[in-house]
Amino acid sequence: MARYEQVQGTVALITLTNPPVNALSAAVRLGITETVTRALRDPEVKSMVICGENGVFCGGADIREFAKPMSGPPLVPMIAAIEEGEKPVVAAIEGAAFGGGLELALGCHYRIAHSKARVGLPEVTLGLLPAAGGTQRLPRLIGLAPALDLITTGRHVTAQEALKLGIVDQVTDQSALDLAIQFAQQVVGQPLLPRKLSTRQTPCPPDVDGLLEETMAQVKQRARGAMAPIACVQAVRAAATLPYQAGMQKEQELMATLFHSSQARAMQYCFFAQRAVGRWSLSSGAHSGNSKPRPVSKVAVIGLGTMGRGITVALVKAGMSVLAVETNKKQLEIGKQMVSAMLKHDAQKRNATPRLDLLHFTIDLLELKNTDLIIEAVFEDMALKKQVFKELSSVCKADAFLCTNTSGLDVDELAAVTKRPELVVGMHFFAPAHVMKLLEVVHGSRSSPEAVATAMHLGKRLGKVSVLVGNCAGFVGNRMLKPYLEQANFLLEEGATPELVDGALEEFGFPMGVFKMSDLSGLDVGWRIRKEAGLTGPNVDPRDPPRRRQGRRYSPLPDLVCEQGRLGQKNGRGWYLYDKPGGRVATPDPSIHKFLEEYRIKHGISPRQIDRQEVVERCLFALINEGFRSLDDGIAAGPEDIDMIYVFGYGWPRHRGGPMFYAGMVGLPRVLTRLEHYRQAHPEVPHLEPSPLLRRLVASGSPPINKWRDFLQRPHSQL
Ligand SMILES: C[C@H](O)[C@H](C)C(=O)SCCNC(=O)CCNC(=O)[C@H](O)C(C)(C)COP(=O)([O-])OP(=O)([O-])OC[C@H]1O[C@@H](n2cnc3c(N)ncnc32)[C@H](O)[C@@H]1OP(=O)([O-])[O-]
Repeated sequence: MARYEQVQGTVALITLTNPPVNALSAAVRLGITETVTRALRDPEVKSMVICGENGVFCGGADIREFAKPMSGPPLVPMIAAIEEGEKPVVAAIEGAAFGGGLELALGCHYRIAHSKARVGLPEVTLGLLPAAGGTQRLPRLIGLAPALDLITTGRHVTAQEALKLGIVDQVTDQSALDLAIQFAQQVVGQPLLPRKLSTRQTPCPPDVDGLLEETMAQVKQRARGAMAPIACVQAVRAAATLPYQAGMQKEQELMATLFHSSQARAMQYCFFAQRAVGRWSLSSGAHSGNSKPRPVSKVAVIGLGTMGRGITVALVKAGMSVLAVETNKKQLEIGKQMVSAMLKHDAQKRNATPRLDLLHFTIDLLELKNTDLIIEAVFEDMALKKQVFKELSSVCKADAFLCTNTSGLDVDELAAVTKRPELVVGMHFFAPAHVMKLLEVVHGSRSSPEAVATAMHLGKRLGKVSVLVGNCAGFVGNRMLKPYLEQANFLLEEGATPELVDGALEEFGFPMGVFKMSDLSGLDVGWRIRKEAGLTGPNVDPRDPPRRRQGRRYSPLPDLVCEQGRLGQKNGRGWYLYDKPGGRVATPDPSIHKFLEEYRIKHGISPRQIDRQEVVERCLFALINEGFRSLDDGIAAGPEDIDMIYVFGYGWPRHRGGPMFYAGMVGLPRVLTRLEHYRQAHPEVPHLEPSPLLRRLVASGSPPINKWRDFLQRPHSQL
């Protein structure tokens, strides 16, 4: 849909009308085609302006149409008609111009943007490439290198940067539309050919091949198996090496290799899943549509350890006033210096001023009396957290929300020591908390809809992807991670090496394999949790043999490694060797291999050949199976919630969609069969027993993922 008006006598104003983001659906493309034709034919019309309704220029092609057969006028000739026309066309960009939306603007002869507008070609984040001329026109407009950057990263660009790059001609704080209409009148009669980007040569550096090879190498490393970024480089290469039409041909050919790919489907699923998890609901019938968050202006963070510092920085970056609390002056001073340094470093990177004025430090809990919301981030010990919650419950104002950053302790147990259990929720951040996008908001059995709404909304204000989960040990993310970690240790026992396991998982697309990840987060963290759980150390049941705990198989390998003083990166020795304490480069450690051989001999285990497929199946199918259990017992609301938790919190490759989407891609019958196979081979490992939900779905013909909620024991939100 496109509205046609004639303004200022001679300017045809074409307005895209397809709320909320004026996506280029078939109807909008038809509307544009008809209105442009009309304007070109109307002798009274001397120039045109294209804009979008509701302060948004255009969010690009309509992603919802990708799964349907193509209908309506195609984009490429529609945009070519605008560029080739003999009347100047000005794009008035307000809000967003992304993907096909920016490509439409690049087909126009001039671009005027509002100072708050953002532009970009994010197709690569959908597993695609800009296929309406973006890979050919953008390089011709701004040069090869900046075009490669924008197209292979898909990053959003502010109006100011777009002006500097030359994407837009003018930026205004006033109405971009009004300025565009004036401009359209002024440029009538000026030579149009030089404004037709398809006619230009691409400005290139002397060593074009060098730049393209270097970019391809960087992109391949970053891609971790994703196809689209590589196709983007190949398409932009054509803009430097081929005439326009041949380049467009190349663009279409490459797009054809991506459009129907499973990777594109996975990444588009993530696009909509990321938006779906924001629409939460509770079994009480409360949901994001009928539960209003309470305004929060003053926040406090209790504990300035690694997590507390990251959370404080995230809050200040979001412009919130923060009271940072520590137990003693020494700890407070250390926290103060580190938080201030983190804020200054971050501000420097963004060329901004650090908002240290928003930050206050204290050791006096009484200063919390006017705080709206408190986030507790003290050491992961239930007794200590209970003591803190008891104190907070007495010093804070009656309606203050008490939130805990625990990564898996019982939120209800904490709420029970307060006088306001309905105002207690979990806000589980991921390290580093000012960087990682995921926030697990944990709904306790007595948390009020208002507390949930406020925590979810605060997450959005911090730029997080907030996912609402139920209360159980490890919530969703860490609960599913447990069988994944256990399988990895079992594979070492049976003959694998840390490098083999990590290699298979990195080939799958994870930025880091499980053993490198453990070394990064510190082996002593898991060791302390296993000690508290009585799996190792003084509280072990003396009747339990070394490789059995609580009636099931257990691998003491990680404990034995810690007992050797191997704590990971922090002391330079873990499952790998590092050049120095805190070093980042992991090198295979022959003494770990020797230790594993001795361990197998000691326990009478004959090592066997293990291939990468078995690693992927055992680690990921065990994790997925626990995902199905989390769905069935009401801790995760839907597959999208699990997938967004893993994509934004655990490095699950976006081009694989997330654990549950991946299970659907592999085929639920195969996941079930393989789990049954491994269960048979390892009867002493209960978490390999296929989840009842998985069996129900397979028995019902493996319905598509958007139908899985219908098979949950309590379909309508079970939180
Ligand atoms: C040929 C061409 O080369 C190729 C092939 C392409 O062009 S491929 C397409 C490339 N374009 C993109 O990648 C941009 C995608 N969109 C965004 O980045 C953002 O939406 C936004 C523009 C920055 C606005 O953010 P927002 O925070 O204000 O709102 P929202 O919550 O995100 O979105 C509001 C609602 O609009 C829906 N929506 C947004 N963009 C859409 C799109 N392009 N198609 C269909 N629906 C879209 C979204 O699902 C949500 O729906 P619901 O959840 O309410 O039901």
